[in-house]
Order: sequence, then C-alpha cells, then structure tokens
Amino acid sequence: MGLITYITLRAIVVAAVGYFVLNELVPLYKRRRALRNIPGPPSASWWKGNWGQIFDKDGWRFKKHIVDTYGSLLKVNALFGDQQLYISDPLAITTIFQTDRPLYDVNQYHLLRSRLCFGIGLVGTIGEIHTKQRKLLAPFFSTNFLRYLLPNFYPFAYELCDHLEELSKSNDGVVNMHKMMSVAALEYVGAGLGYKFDGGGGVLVGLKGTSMYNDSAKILNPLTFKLSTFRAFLPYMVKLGPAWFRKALIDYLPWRDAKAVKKVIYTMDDVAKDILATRRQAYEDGQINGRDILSAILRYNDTVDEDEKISDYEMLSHITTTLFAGHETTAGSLSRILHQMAILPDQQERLRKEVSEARVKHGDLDFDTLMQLPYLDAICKETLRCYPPVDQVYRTQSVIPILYPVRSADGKTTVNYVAVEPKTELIISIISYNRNKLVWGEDAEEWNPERWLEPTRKSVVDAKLPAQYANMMTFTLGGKSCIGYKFAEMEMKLILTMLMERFEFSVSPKEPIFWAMGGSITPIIKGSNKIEPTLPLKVTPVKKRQT
Ligand code: HEM
Repeated sequence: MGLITYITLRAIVVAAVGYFVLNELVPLYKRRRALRNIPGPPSASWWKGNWGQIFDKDGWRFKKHIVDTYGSLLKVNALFGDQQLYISDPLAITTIFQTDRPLYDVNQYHLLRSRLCFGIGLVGTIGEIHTKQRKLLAPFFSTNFLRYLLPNFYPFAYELCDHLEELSKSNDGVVNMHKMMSVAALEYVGAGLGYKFDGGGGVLVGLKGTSMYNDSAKILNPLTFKLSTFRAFLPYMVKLGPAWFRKALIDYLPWRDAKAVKKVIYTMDDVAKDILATRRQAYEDGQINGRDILSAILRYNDTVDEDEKISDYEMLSHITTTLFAGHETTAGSLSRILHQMAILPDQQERLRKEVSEARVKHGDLDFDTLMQLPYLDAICKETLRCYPPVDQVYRTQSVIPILYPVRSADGKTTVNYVAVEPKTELIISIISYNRNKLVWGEDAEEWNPERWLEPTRKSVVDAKLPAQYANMMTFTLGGKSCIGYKFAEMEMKLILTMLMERFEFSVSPKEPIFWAMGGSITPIIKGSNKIEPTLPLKVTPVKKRQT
C-alpha cells in the first residue's frame, strides 16, 4: 500500500470516528446526563436496555411495575445505552401535546415508519401540511357529518347480525368475534370514504368471504411491533440507495418479518388504488351524490389551480391512513367490550335491557338517542379508559414540568420538572395515564363502568388534562390527536346496540384469551404463537335462549 493511500485511509477512518463521536456519542452522553436524576428501572440488556420489556406483547406487568415503583415520570433504557422518558403525568402530557406543541414534535422514527407504511396522510405529516390536511378532513369527522352517516350504517349492521345468526348454528356456536368486528369496522370506515367493501367485488369481499385488506392489515401492527428493536436503524436503512434497490434487498435478505411487512404495505396500496379508481370513475360518471371524504377531495381538485391540487399519492395516503387508523383500533375496542360482557354476564344483561328497551321504544336509534344511552356510554368509556387499544405514543424534546413530583434517582430530593436534551425520546403512556391512581383513584386498575354514572371525581378534575375524550388519553389531545374519535364512538355504540339486542355472548372455555400488546392491543389465544388477532366467543341468539 502506497504512503498516500495509507494516509488517505487513516484520514477517512479518523473523520468517520470523529463524526460518530460528535454526532452520536456526545449527544448520547448529554441526553443521559440530563436524565441522571430521574429514577427508573435497571437495564435488562447491554444493547436492548428495557426495550425487550417495553416492546413485549406481555409487557403489562413491567409497565405497571415501573409506574408503581418510580411514579408518573421515569426513565427507561433504550438501545445501546440511550435513555428515554416514560410519562403518565397530566401536566407533562398537557405541556407536551398542547401548551408547547411546536417544540414537541412527533418522534422522527415514528414519522418515518408511518410514511413508509401509510404515505403522506395525517399520521405521516407534521407542520403546515398536516394543519392543511386536518382542515380539509375535519368536516368528515364532525357531529353533523356523523348524524348524516348514521342511517347509512344500519343496513350493514342488520346484515352482520343475520350473518352471525347463521354462524352461531355451527361450531357449537363459537365464532371469531374479532374477525366480525374487524370486517364491520372496515365496512364503516369505507363508508366514510364513500366505498362499499361488502359486495364490492374485485380484491375485496366482506362478511361472507375473505378480505385481502383485512387479512393483511391485521398483522401490520403486531409485525412492526416485533421489529421495534430495529427502529434505530430505520433512518439509515431508508438512505440505502433508491426505493427499487431497498425493495429488491428485502426480497433477497432471509428476513421473514421484513418481507411480510413489505407484502402488507403493497396489499394496502393495491386496495387504496382500487378504491381511488372506483371513486374517481363514479365521480367522472356523475354518480356521486353523497358526502364522503374522497368525493370532497375530487371536487376540491376541480375548483383549485393545478399547483394547489391534491396529488394522487396524497389521496392514496389519505385512503390508507383512514382505513388503517380507523379499523383495527375500533375493532379491538369492540372486541374488548364483547369479551368483558362475556366474562361478566350481569353487566351484559343490564346492557341488553337498556339497548333492547330503547330499540323497542324508538326503532333504529337516531344519533342523539344512541349517544346518550347511559349504561352503554359508561361501558364504552370504561373500556376505552381501562383498555385503550393503543397503549403508548411517542414524541421528542425540551423542558417538562410535572404535577405529581417523583423521588430523584439518588432518593435524596424530589423532582418537579425535567429539562431534556434534543432528540430525547418520550414515551407517553396512555394506559398508565388512564390507570394513574392519583388521577382516577385507588380503583384505577379496575374495570368499573359505575364510575361514569357518578359525578366526576375531584382528582380527575384537578388533573386538568384537556383531553379529547372524557378526561382520558385514549385518543390523546392537541393537533395530532385522533380525528376519528366520535366516528369510533358512534360506530361502537351502534354495533353494540344491535348485537346486544339479538345475541348473548359467553367465553369459550377451551380457548382462553390473552390480550397481546402491540402497535394496537389485540386478542390472541393464550399460549399461541400466532400473531393474527382472534376472539372465539360462544354466540347464542337471544330468541333461542328465551324459547
Ligand atoms: C377506538 C378507536 C380509536 C382509537 C383508540 C384511536 C386512537 C388514536 C390514537 C392514539 C392516535 C394517535 C394520536 C397521537 O399521536 O397523538 C390516533 C390518530 C388518528 N386516528 Fe384514531 N383511534 C380510533 C379510531 C379512529 C377512527 C374510527 C378513525 C377514522 C375513521 C381514526 C383516524 C385517525 C387518524 C387519521 C389519526 C391521525 C391524526 C393526526 O395525526 O392528525 N381513528 N388515533
């Protein structure tokens, strides 16, 4: 090796090491130093820190343990010695999501992951573009729009019940209710886009067949959750040459989970293209009379200049984002309520009595009657509080005050606020906030719908969380909170009134259920290694029970 080559090589190595030290190690050291006084659990692995416990489908006990031991703000160990905050304090959450929102942005990894999976819809954008999109889409999630939409939801709800009655005649009456709820949630979110999945033909078949979309989408969250440990490498992976090269690389590598994620993304994209083509054709043929998200965007594009038009890529992103965000979350919540009802027959009977009486009196319930049934409302709220389908979200950055002080790491003082270094990741624990005893009282861990039939507790009011929904974090708060929360609430209540009037649900003793944590929390058979959600419940038509 010549002297010049040797010197050049040395210079490259020194520059690379220098770059790594300045850009990675120094910020890492600063991040750790800023959190040195914050309490938290010891690291469980030299490279994975506590991630093995945090991103574990059985993370229930660990997450409860750290909050019980260290309080509403604590630090956890992330990959390769990095540290993060795990937060369930109301003042910290308010600051992060609302007061100082421009400072606290969505975590970059999650933004990148969302863009790769769903494109540039609401979940994958921030800043001005996000604000513009939110303004465009907000009317389709308003109470006014939902009032208009509700009557269109009934025909499918009747079809669902008839189909369930058929299914209950075989297999000892045991039906995978998660599948039913998933198909229903997809159908309803499709209605918001002006698309009918059931009977839509092509790639999509509803109740009676298999849905290519459903089969794919339901495994995306468990899969990406499984791949969480690799998230630190994602920013580098996406820089590995052009898209075609990265796609080919995934095909070539012996990495089953990455291949599966790629397949799901491609399927969701195919479905979105099919929906857009169908709606565009209907629009061009002058067949669009109703109100829905896609018709509104197509009409908008007809009224603005070329450079203002919403691109096909953005429209496809809105379709994928809305379908995905509005689908598995709602299906998971409905499944959880049905499971609770199956476990607690007295509460189930009380709910059945309330909804049956209302339906005898009013027939198909209108929006206001449906939304105001007190016990149904209490059951929905309590399930969404105690079992939020998404258990944590992610943000980054700055000075965070806390309402409930925590003991410092050395145990000598109390900590009232924390000043964090840029790029420190914050895990906002929805479930720990929703079960925080300082907010909800000593019975915070218990599922108790009665709490919603009593006056709001003082501790809940004092927490002053400006939450989107019923003082809880389930739909978060602020500019990037869930746009579809009322949509979800209406849909859940409609399906529950229809199902409870006609069927009784009980657990299937041969198949105990375990709720697996993931991107969203889903039911699986206890002990099973399968990631596909499933909820086998015994379904008995109420008519049959009475004869
Ligand atoms: C029980 C059902 C649901 C739950 C628990 C839920 C929960 C959430 C959560 C936790 C977020 C993230 C908020 C954040 O990062 O701060 C979110 C965002 C979102 N949700 Fe929902 N969601 C549900 C139903 C729906 C439905 C039915 C739709 C649409 C039809 C929907 C559309 C969205 C969209 C578009 C976003 C992104 C909002 C943005 O970034 O501006 N969700 N949801």
